[in-house]
Amino acid sequence: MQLCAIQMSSNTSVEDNIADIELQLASLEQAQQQLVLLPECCLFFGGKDKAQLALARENQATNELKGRLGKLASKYNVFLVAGSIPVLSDQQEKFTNSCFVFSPEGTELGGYDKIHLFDVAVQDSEKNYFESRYAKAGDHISVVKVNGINVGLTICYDLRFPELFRQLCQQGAKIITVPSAFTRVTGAAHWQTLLQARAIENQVYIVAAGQEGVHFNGRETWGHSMIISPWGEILTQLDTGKGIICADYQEQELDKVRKAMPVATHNRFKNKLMSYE
Ligand SMILES: O=C(O)CNC(=O)[C@H](CS)NC(=O)CCC(=O)C(=O)O
Repeated sequence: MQLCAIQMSSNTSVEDNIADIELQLASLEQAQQQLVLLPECCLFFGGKDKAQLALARENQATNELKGRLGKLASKYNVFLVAGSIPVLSDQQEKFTNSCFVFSPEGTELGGYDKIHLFDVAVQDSEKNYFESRYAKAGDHISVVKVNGINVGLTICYDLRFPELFRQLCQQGAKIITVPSAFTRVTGAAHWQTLLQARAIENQVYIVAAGQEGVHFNGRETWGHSMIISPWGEILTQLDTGKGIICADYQEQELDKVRKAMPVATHNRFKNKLMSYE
């Protein structure tokens, strides 16, 4: 199987964003089966204040956004990991920032609600990010079987919490997806290092798709989408601009790395905090 990540510069027009996704999907060669990751907030990004909540409300009855993502998966014959869209939560004042996985038949294989919300002060024009103001945090982890391979789902700020990645791997993940909208400032400082660390310490493929550019509300995102091997090698990357990158998933490579350096077996902090012997 091939792993692919689409880098986007999403705006507040769902139609524009879908057209951008289609442009990239149409460029794929169909020689192999592909898993394609879209960034966080792929269908709508950079709106003001309550715009995402409004979209989640609008979409609640029809579920149109999910329907259209499923159609993209079937039209282009790919496993689509659709970064994230806002989904109205039962608590009507908030939405979950949710990732969905679709099969090439367009059926939903699974999903994940972002657990760690970005309530953070950053030295940029935005200054204070306050995601939990309108978003509700998820409360369970998610591993989805994609083409027979276990894929662990995370979103953006989750990247900073190694315990999540560790648990996904303990549940069998061999690929972890990281759809993102990292800020330019924190991205430049930490993005690549965090991605490589998560790949190396867990010996998994990491597929990371970013938003990139300056968005409608002035937000600046870092891009630098990349696919990383279980050895920590960057197999392919796209620094700036829109585009698609792909690399082969090689299960033998993953097995080789895990066999030569069996850190999962050597780990003495597996299920409980062990005291030093
Ligand atoms: O709010 C939206 O419109 C969409 N969501 C995002 O852009 C989210 C929450 S504000 N961004 C991040 O998680 C950035 C993490 C990051 O940059 C880091 O960990 O350094």
